[in-house]
Amino acid sequence: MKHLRHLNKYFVKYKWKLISGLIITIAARIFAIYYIPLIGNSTNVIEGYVKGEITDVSFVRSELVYNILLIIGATLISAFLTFLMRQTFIVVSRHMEYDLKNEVYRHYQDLSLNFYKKNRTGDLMNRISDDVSKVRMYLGPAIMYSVTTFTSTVVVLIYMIEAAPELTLFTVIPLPVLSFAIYKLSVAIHKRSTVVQQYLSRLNTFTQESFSGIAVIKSYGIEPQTNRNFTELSNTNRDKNIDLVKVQAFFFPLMVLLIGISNILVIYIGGRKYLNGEIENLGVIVEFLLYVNMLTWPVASIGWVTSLIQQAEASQERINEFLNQKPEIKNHKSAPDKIAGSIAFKNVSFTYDDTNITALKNVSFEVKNGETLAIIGKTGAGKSTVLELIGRLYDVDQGEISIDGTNIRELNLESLRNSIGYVPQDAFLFSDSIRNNIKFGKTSASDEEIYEAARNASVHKNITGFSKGYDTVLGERGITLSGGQKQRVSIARAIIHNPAILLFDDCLSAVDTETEEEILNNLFKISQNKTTIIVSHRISSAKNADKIIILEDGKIVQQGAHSQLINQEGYYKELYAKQLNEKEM
Ligand SMILES: Nc1ncnc2c1ncn2[C@@H]1O[C@H](COP(=O)(O)OP(=O)(O)OP(=O)(O)O)[C@@H](O)[C@H]1O
Repeated sequence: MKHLRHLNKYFVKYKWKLISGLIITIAARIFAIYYIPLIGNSTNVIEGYVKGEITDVSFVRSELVYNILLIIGATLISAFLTFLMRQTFIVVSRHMEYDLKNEVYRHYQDLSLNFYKKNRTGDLMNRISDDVSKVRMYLGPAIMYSVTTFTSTVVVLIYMIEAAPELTLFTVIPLPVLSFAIYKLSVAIHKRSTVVQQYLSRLNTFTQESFSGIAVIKSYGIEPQTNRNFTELSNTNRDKNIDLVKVQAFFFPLMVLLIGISNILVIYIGGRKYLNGEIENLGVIVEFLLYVNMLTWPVASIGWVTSLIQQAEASQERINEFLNQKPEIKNHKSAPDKIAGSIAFKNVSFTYDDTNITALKNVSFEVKNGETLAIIGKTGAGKSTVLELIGRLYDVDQGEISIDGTNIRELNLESLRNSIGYVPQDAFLFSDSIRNNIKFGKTSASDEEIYEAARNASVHKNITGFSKGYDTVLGERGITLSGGQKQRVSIARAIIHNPAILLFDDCLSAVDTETEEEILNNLFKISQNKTTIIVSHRISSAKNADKIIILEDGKIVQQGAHSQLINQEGYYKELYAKQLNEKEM
């Protein structure tokens, strides 16, 4: 139970609701059991009349009517209280589930990129959905049934012992066996349903991927192969489900069998005692039959609840594993900073944890406020890494990055990130309207600001060309837009909040050279007093920069202005010649 201790704070938070649930449950169980002695009493009255001990038929009638009215009253009250009990426990568990989900989600948001690299998205999703649902079964049903079981058992046993102590002993003997058997069965069911769950999630991943990659599947004509793979996966899935159903099928027969044994014991032992005169009235046997049946479900639920708690413990352990991870990127300063934007790298080296690839080796450069720097280099040279390090998506291993002369680790993290407009290489757009995707960069932006940003990113005309304009909703990953349009919407998103630093990671690669020229001209205008870093594979994006650096295998191999670099032997000159040729062709 040590992992479930994490949830105690929620029990404290909702303590009054839980305490009222407890009182309601106890009352509900007392009223639920109340009818049994009344049935016993009614049987005794009839028995007395049959035996001739009671001769007044109107007394029998009035006694029965009185009992029936009490039974109806008690049952109605018990039903109402049971309704309130569920309303309290289950509703509280839903609140706790909501709180826990929010806690996990907020924690996920605080964790650094490295965490997301090390863990699969499916795993993150499972912990926040499946695992939290399993924990809710402990917070709600498990606690509710434990209280019900405890109350019912105590009340029923008190009644039973009062009526016939010895008979009580014999009739409750099979109940612990029932509880243990149900526990074993629940564990077996859980094991198999975990396997079913795993296969189901494989099937879901496969189906989802084949829909997302349908264009590749169709163009390679591999539909028959995909169909075969799907059939194979679904066959295994079906077999695992059948395995599960086989075990589940034992559940009710087992309960019926053990209730049957208890009933036989009541009739056999109770009957003998009645015949021997040890039990005075037939009503006791009738009461016992009802008591035993009433005890069966609570006793069976002990086994079920135990297995629920075990599952919740395992799930909470998985959730805690993530909750205990500390964000690697820490904010060391609470007061906000005003950032002008001069950036300096001093002997910066950086190795990615997961791949152990040293992406940057002893890199030093400076870009002053208002200047533009272009970074050129072959693929994998470390260009994107430079941009990621400026925004502290990762912290450097060696050396120092400073902005306005202060090490970026000493700057307020929020101020640092707010002062950057970053356009990543793989522009990601949310499944929302274009307007909201751009507004993401500045939630308070007016329509005019949105249009202005889109104009500067040369995408306004495209957007107004859509029938729903800025309200066009983008599909998953913005599939309704072309690659170049996506890039430009994400440029608009980056520039809308007028940041001091603009970082563009190869974000003009999917636009034609004319549009590239247009965007660069606009950017030149809006970035007069901003620091801009443009990562590119094209000379056209770099040539107007104040400074250009060439990265090769994580090291700066050349730097200077366009006019200098085209006259120096090296990658830049070669690329320039090649791209000039392409243009002429
Ligand atoms: N998140 C990551 N985890 C592990 N290794 C990474 C990660 N990102 C990049 N790398 C590795 O670091 C090296 C530099 O990558 P980077 O993305 O900075 O190169 P790049 O110059 O931007 O390349 P491209 O022009 O193809 O975008 C590469 O060898 C890459 O495999």
